[in-house]
Amino acid sequence: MAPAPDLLPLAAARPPDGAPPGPDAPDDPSAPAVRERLTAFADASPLTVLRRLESSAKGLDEREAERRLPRDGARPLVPGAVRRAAAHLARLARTATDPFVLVLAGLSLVSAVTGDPRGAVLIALVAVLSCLLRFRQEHRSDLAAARLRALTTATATVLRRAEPGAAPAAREVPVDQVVAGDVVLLGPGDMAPADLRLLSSSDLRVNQAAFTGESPPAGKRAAWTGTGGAPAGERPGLFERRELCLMGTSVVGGTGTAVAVATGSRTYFGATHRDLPRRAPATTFDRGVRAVSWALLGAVLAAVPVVFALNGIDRGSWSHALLFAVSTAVAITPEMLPLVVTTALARGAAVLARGHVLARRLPAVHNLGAMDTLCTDKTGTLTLDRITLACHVDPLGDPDAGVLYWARVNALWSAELAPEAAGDTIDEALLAADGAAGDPYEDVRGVGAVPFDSARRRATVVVRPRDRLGCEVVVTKGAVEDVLELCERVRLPGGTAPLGAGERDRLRALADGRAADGIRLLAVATAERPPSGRGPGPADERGLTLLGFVGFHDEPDPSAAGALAGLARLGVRHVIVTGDHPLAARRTCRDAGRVPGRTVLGAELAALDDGALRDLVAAADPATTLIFARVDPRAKARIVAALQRAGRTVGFLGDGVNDAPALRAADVGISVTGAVDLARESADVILLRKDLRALERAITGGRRTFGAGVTYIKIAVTSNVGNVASMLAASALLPFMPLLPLQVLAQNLVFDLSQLSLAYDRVDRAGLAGPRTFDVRDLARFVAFFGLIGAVFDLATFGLLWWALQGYGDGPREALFHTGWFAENLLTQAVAILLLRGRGRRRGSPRPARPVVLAAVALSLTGLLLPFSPLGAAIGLRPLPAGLLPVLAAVLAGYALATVLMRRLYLRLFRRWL
Ligand SMILES: Nc1ncnc2c1ncn2[C@@H]1O[C@H](COP(=O)(O)OP(=O)(O)OP(=O)(O)O)[C@@H](O)[C@H]1O
Repeated sequence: MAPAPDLLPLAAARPPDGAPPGPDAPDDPSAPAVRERLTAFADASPLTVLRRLESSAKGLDEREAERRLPRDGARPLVPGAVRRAAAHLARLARTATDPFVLVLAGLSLVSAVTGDPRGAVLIALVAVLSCLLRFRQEHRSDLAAARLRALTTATATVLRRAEPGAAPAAREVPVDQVVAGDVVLLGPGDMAPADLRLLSSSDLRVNQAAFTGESPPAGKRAAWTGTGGAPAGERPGLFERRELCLMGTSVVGGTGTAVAVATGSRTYFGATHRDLPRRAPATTFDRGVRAVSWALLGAVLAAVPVVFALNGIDRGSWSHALLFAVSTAVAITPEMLPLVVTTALARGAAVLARGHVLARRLPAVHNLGAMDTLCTDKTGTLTLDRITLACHVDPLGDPDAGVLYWARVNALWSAELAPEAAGDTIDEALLAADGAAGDPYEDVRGVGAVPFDSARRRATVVVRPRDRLGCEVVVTKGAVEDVLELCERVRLPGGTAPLGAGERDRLRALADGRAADGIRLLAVATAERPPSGRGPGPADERGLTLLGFVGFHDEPDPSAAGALAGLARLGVRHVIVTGDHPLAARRTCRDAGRVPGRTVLGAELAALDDGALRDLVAAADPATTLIFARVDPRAKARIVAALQRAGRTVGFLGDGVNDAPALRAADVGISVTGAVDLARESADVILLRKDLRALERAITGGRRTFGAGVTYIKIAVTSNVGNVASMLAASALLPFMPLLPLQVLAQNLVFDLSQLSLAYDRVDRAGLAGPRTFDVRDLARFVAFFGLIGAVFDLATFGLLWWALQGYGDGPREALFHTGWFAENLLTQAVAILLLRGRGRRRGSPRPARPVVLAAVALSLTGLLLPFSPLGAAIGLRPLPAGLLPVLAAVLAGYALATVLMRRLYLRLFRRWL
């Protein structure tokens, strides 16, 4: 018999139309071409696909994989050099188009047009310097973040042979080492490392939401239907193809084996995304900064025409008036804001890394600081995840070896038939337990398995007993409530009996009692069926007979209580979100030293609409732990969204495949190094150890970073607004400008540079005590209070300078006035940095860090010494006569005293500081 056309050896002929492309096919990266190629792979039989790719079901040998790597490996979606250049350009464009930089550019232009080339060059230099500093800082932080990310790169399990004839072995390789032709093993939590054509599967369900937006998982299977199951002319879309798992999708449940047909830029993801980074949602801090930036730009727009008109009318020189108006605008804008924020974030991430916490996205550091609610699972977070068998009992609660035997049959054959799902701690505990009769490996032979997954909360295998011909046994074990639903009969000492409502209630009560004692009980049930030679389907899981229960211990984690108490001290509320029994969750909660609060079941949750769920979480008692039990993965994400709608900043700590949607939905998704790929890739922050205490330190680090940013903004805005108010007043009162535009600019620049030091400051203990928020109203209040003092003392300076300079001629008097105010401004700003940054030592504020003290000293020295330098002369400053120094000293002392007094008043009135 002639071989079927799709089994023809590769060399025999050119592929017929529509056949999948071979390994040397031209590499058209356009989306239609990629779609065409993938459709061809889906249409072909698995064997054809393997042959076209010159591979086999046993996978590639190592040498061949290595040979293919330069050609077929997951090349980055865009070549490295191009990508780097594009990233640099994008970063440069971002820094150069910052509104604050644009204001500087505008000022430079106005200076040039109004015949002040020196001013134009200097201002342009300031703009360029601000851009370059920020560019450099962002570049360094991006590099650091990339290095951290590299520590947690995703891996894939592939079948490889040491040499051509050798037996295949499963090997974990970094995703970018997967080549076309590699046979990939898929299990729950894995991400598709390439575009894959399935070769075999067992109840495989894949999340394609990243592409289709549909959250229910799509079923996938290897079975070849030749046309994809669709009538001719109606070809199904790529995501409807059951034979394909595309890169970027992830396995939610079941297992599979697949061959990689395209990697990197040749994948569908590569063709459609072309290196577009996902825009992260704005953090609380970002939103606050944005609000402040808009408010300041609004102030600029309002102040500029007033200053322009006042100066123009008063002094008749409109070009000078324009220059002065624009420099007033510069005086308001905190142009170093983006730089300070990035510096503080980079420093925050470095501090976190020292505490074994990796921030995969820099802004997540801010969100850690703002987080006020932490959701955790139970197993492995509040418990040690060292599960041991505690009991095996019949439906009456008496010890029974038969139950353990069937539970072990289920565990062993789940692992044997679906090796990708192996490693389940419950199954491992069963297999390690003593005291079971019989050997499930010898007595029965596995036919098929649907391994455990969190959504179904059960695992089922079909086995054929070796000593009984003509019969297969379906064995299900899982959560008691779920398995009871599937049972029709119960095995009692006298034989089996129908499972009535009363008996069901009694069995549930038995499970509740054990759960309340901290034992996790699983029900075990079986059914016999005539041999079919196929794996279990949903129909096989009905009409089961309950054999009894197996119970497990999971020791509470002794460190959890201390860590949770620490989180409570930090003002972070705790929520447990678990797939386990509600009473077990309450017991674990108590073991961890927390008071269990309202406990909501998954079924109850499903009946609530989004508004009702938000009200429920909003009404929860903050002193207790809110518990959600028996929830499935999607419900976890709903809970996070409800908490966010209730105004909370939510952290979610999870490591399982079932945690991925919630990790993505949370403000800070937190995972651990040992977590499944999908969980790690979904998280913003990775704990190198699953230890809540590390999280406590990370939160404190986040708050420090947040605090540094807020401190900078408060001090900068206060000082700038105060200055502008006094400049407005001065331009109305004085016969000349209170400062030359260049001087305003120089002063602003020096002040801003000195404030970079705030990124390195120690933070007030009060600033660490609670979650950080960015309250714009609070900022406005602060600015009004302390900006006012600044303005009052500026006006006092004007008066005193005016009076002290009476004896000088018009020209020198003006220059000395400028110099006096310039010096006074920098001196008061140095004092402001030191006094406004914390509450003062007696109220628990730490001493300023050395960089802050040095910055304040440098600022003061610049104010006093710059007028003596050529640079000072270049911007119109003159050496100050010694007689003016006592005047300046008196104003400075008055300012410091007033600030201290106002600070006390402010604290008494508002009970909060920065
Ligand atoms: N290997 C397994 N076989 C059968 N049923 C299982 C298995 N593992 C867990 N279950 C059942 O499914 C339920 C949910 O498990 P899941 O792993 O989703 O959450 P969990 O481990 O109980 O809790 P957490 O979400 O806190 O980690 C368990 O409470 C148990 O009843």
